[in-house]
Amino acid sequence: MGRTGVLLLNLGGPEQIDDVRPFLFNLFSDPEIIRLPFPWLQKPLAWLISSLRSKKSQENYLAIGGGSPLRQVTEAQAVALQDNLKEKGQPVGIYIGMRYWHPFTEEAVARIKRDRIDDLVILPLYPQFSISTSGSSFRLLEKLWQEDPSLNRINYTVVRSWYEQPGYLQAMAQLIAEELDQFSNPDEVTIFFSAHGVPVSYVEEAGDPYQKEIEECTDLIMQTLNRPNPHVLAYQSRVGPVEWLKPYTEDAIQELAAEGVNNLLVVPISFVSEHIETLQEIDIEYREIAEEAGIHNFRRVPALNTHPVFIEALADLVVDALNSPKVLLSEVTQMKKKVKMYPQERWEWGLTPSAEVWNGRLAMLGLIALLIELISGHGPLHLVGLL
Ligand SMILES: C=CC1=C(C)c2cc3[nH]c(cc4nc(cc5[nH]c(cc1n2)c(C)c5CCC(=O)O)C(CCC(=O)O)=C4C)c(C)c3C=C
Ligand SMILES: [Fe+2]
Ligand SMILES: [Fe+2]
Repeated sequence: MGRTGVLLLNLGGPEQIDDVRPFLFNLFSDPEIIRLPFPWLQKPLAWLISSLRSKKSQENYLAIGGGSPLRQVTEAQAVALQDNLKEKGQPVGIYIGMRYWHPFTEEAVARIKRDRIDDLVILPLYPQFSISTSGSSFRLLEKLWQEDPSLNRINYTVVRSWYEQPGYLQAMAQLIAEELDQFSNPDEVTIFFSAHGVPVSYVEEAGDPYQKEIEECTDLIMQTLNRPNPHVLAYQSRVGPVEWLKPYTEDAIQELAAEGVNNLLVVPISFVSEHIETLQEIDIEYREIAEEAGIHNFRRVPALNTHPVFIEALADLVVDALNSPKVLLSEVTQMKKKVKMYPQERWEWGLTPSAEVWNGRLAMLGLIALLIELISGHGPLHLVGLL
């Protein structure tokens, strides 16, 4: 019998405060995160934005203890998943491949190769697919496979997204129910799903299925929960000057407060581990906004982390993937026809008026920001909220 492996894909996060700047540089160097018309502009702009954003970002990480818990949580998930699969009679080696920080995806693939893994399940720790998350990791893996033909001996399969998985929905519903029952009037609480946002252009121009998957996921969780509560969906963590998916979480909280809502349960929906955007953005920033707007009973559902029902769901996903027809990286990196900017090197220039505007805007932004901010120490990136 061959050796089986599971490659868990995740984003990664700075483990200490000095990691923040190089982490941000890695993140903004990714064309799936900032899509620029000219590849040569990517690294200078990544350097500029990471240098200028790092102070504010460091303050946020300091507010949660000086670093992201993402590596520790992901490692604990890996151990729990491995134990679960062993109990099911399916021993596997688990590998963690982070996109922007240690342990990097490249290191994980090198270990998979060294361990002579025969069958591999590639499982992103993002329930819903986005070009900017799972898509970015899949593209990196596709590149690694293209660069090293010896990897072709590995019989791999990819799990593209898994927001409909019943065990995952059960685990989410269970966590929400437990938190609802902490309120004195559980049925009157508004359930507020807060998903990580993406720029509108990802969905409307690049065909990112993320918004659709988030909406379906929210509905499925509400069906599984089977409670009478009203619910809303909003998008958090906007970065930069372009329009992101709406409503924005901060606006939606204020609107609900204006409508007289006083009991709010926030459910982070696009990520399965505690991270800066649950611990700092929701627990500190959004709580403050809510309280100032008059919402006095504000709670948040914890991230799934190593919740046993969730780990069981991941194990089921692995077993199902091993017993199903193989899904190749080339299948999950293909976006629908007429997608114009993905990947960067295959952009079709000026095909539509909006492409021209978008490309020109970003190029101008990068160059002008670079010049003005380098000379003056102040500039448009501050004004548009990048810094
Ligand atoms: C499904 C989840 C996520 C999506 C979609 C996503 C898109 C996205 N993110 C940025 C910019 C930043 N993301 C940052 C950190 C970060 N983002 C996610 C998840 C999603 N991002 C996670 C889990 C983390 C790491 C958190 C941690 O604990 O360290 C950051 C750095 C933090 C900060 O300075 O705010 C940035 C910047 C963009 C531009 C984007 C879509 C295009
Ligand atoms: Fe992000
Ligand atoms: Fe973010």
